[in-house]
Amino acid sequence: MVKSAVLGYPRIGVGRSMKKIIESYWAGNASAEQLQETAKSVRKERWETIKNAGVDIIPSGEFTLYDQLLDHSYNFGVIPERYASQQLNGLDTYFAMGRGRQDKAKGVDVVACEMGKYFDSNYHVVKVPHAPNTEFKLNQNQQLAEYEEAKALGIITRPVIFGPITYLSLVAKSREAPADFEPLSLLDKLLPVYKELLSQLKGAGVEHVQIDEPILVLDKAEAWGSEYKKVYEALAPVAPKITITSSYGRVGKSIEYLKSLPIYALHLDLDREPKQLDEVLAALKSTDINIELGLVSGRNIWKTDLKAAKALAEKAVSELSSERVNVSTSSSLLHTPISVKVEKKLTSEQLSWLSFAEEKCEEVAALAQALNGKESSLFEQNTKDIAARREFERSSDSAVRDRVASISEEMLSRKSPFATRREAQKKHLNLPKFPTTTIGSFPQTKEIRQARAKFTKGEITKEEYEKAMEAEIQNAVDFQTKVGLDLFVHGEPERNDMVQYFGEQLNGFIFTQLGWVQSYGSRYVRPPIVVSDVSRPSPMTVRWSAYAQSLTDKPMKGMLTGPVTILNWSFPRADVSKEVQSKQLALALRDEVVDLANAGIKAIQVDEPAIREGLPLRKADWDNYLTWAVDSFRLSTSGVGDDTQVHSHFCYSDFGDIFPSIQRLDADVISIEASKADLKLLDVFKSYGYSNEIGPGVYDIHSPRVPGEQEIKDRLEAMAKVLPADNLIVNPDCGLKTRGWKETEESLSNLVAAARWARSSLVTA
Ligand SMILES: Nc1nc2c(c(=O)[nH]1)N[C@@H](CNc1ccc(C(=O)N[C@@H](CCC(=O)N[C@@H](CCC(=O)N[C@@H](CCC(=O)O)C(=O)O)C(=O)O)C(=O)O)cc1)CN2
Ligand code: MET
Ligand SMILES: [Zn+2]
Repeated sequence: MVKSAVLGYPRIGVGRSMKKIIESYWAGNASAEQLQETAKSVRKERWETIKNAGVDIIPSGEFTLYDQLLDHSYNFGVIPERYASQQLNGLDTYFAMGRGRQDKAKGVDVVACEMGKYFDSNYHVVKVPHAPNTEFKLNQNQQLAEYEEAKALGIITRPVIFGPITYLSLVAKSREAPADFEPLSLLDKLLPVYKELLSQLKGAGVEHVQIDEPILVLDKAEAWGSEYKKVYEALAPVAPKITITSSYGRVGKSIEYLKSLPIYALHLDLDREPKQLDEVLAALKSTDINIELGLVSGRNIWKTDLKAAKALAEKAVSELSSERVNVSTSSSLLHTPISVKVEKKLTSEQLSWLSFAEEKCEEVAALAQALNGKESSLFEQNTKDIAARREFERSSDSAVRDRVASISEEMLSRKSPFATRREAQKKHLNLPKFPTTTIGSFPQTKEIRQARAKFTKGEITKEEYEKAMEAEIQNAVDFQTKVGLDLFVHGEPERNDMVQYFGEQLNGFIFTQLGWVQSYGSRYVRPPIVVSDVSRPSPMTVRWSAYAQSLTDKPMKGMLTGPVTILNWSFPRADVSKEVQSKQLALALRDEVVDLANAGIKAIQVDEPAIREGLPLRKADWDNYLTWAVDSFRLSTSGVGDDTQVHSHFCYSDFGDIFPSIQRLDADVISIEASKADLKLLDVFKSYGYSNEIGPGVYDIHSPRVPGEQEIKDRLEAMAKVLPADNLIVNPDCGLKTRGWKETEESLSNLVAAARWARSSLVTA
């Protein structure tokens, strides 16, 4: 019998109940008991939804109040001294690690642990620092607790845990650790904790565990055969039967050692990498390792083509037998919204294309049933829906297709080289040395969000809404005048989100009302969905930028999200390559950039924070991606004259490996995340002789902490030692939308004072 499994489920809860209770706990408006009660009821709701969908193997232990990797560190007792010493209770210590804690009255001021992008997704994990002297102890067995909790509800689950090698590969290394320290060297110290945790599960009667090892899809894991052997030979004897998962990519050559591990089953991501099936089946055939086929995508929102998935699964069944094959999702469903059923504004045709977490559970169940000889009514309906979808996909916008086909080399380049442009821009913009600016957004206050909510519900008119946004822009301009910034922004009040906002205005997208997907902690986004060819029916941002410019003599920076980032933070269509979708977006943005320039906007920022995140996980796939990604940016920004200053922004700046591509973007000015990286990143820019202008963020905006003036001066001084002072721009790390006005004013006043000091005190060429 083929069984169905789900690897993990969204944590937000129906009606965003978890987000609401967590934020209300932080604000002091809900008690820890209320928080835990809601968490318990959301866990129940999740288990029951998955079970009612007909899924056989239901996950537990992957629920989290903030982040699953953070849970592991906390559960393993890895609590750095700066948090442990705060005398906080367990829950507050945990949240302090995730988001920092500042309580001036009590003299508490601890920054959060750093966050990092989880594989190539927009989800962030919290990376607790580890050092050679890090000790592990089993603080609490979350997997066991959740297993028992579900069992009490009559639901038997498969506990989920990160494997030790993936865990150590994802955590951070402490700043105090020696340069050559690798957290993976802690493996021998960590293993006893895993043994203890897994043997407790076995002792409690758990039959089967899911050990997530997504790190297996990276090139570097191919060298880790002996580590994997050591870990699983140690764990297998004390653990329930083990299924190892390998989400987000292909296992590649690692199959050579995976096939001899003492495990029950190996899971494959067949959504991303269906081609790996044959090779893996051949390797597993002569072993007693079973296979779990990740056929239902955990990364997109499209209805699974169940017939095609069944055909792939039948291949496995005929090679190995139905006793050795299970079907599942390609990854946890955490990257998808919870249910299509709550969407009221999509047409029935659009709804028939989509499958969110709940529907994906139904799909895995229907797939297993079909493989066991019972094609359900859902299976039949699916066949019809997929056929209708294929029919829809045959339609295209020939004007858009023709325009993409006629993209020329010339359209990918600015008219003159940087040095020439720079002179033209200097005259046009008239900025001082060490010019100060911000990354675009100002605080998205409750009032702004409420005004938008009222407008969406029809409680205020379009005119009233636009008036309210204009008042916000006026406020942002007054604020910047008062603080003394040089290059202004309009503050982005009119944007619900930097990607969704553009999706809503472009042809070719649809969007949800409640399709929330976790980005980090309690922060969620509603990624728009690309369904057909993309074009721009009319200007998207010009009226707001032009209005903002009309209020001041200071130059106003136009603000757009770049093609690669719009695509990466949307759900892309599956019938057309990402390259084509990105180029279509780039052409739409190119027109917007030209319109902004024609409206008198002299500096235009095209944000590409997701360009690094979209980098394929295997090096062999990098070149192709980098070529179209960089070309897309160039296409979107090259339609303007030399005197328009093109900015770009990257807040995920792990650029070491891809620097030449960053250079090839040829933006006049870039701002990068640098406040946490110890300025090491700047050495990379130096060593490549980067000559365009650059604003390494002088403070971290992810925490409410206010940076001191001296602290910013020190950073500027350090930066001017590495890069030519003439090329430096002074800005924060990222946009200020998640911050409050008070701390924003204090921080930016210190930033302006530090820049003024730099103008007179730091040598410029
Ligand atoms: N797409 C995307 N990815 C990104 C980023 C980003 O900005 N966008 N930044 C990086 C960090 N990630 C982030 C992700 C989300 C948020 C964020 O602030 N999200 C907001 C929601 C933003 C939003 O969609 N706002 C809408 C809806 C807001 C809302 O909840 N409205 C209330 C009503 C209003 C009220 O009473 O407050 C409701 O619907 O119930 C709006 O402003 O219109 C949140 O979780 O709270 C920040 C950073 C990386 N990835
Ligand atoms: C995640 S990058 C954010 C860039 C955007 N312009 C902002 O300031 O919010
Ligand atoms: Zn940013």
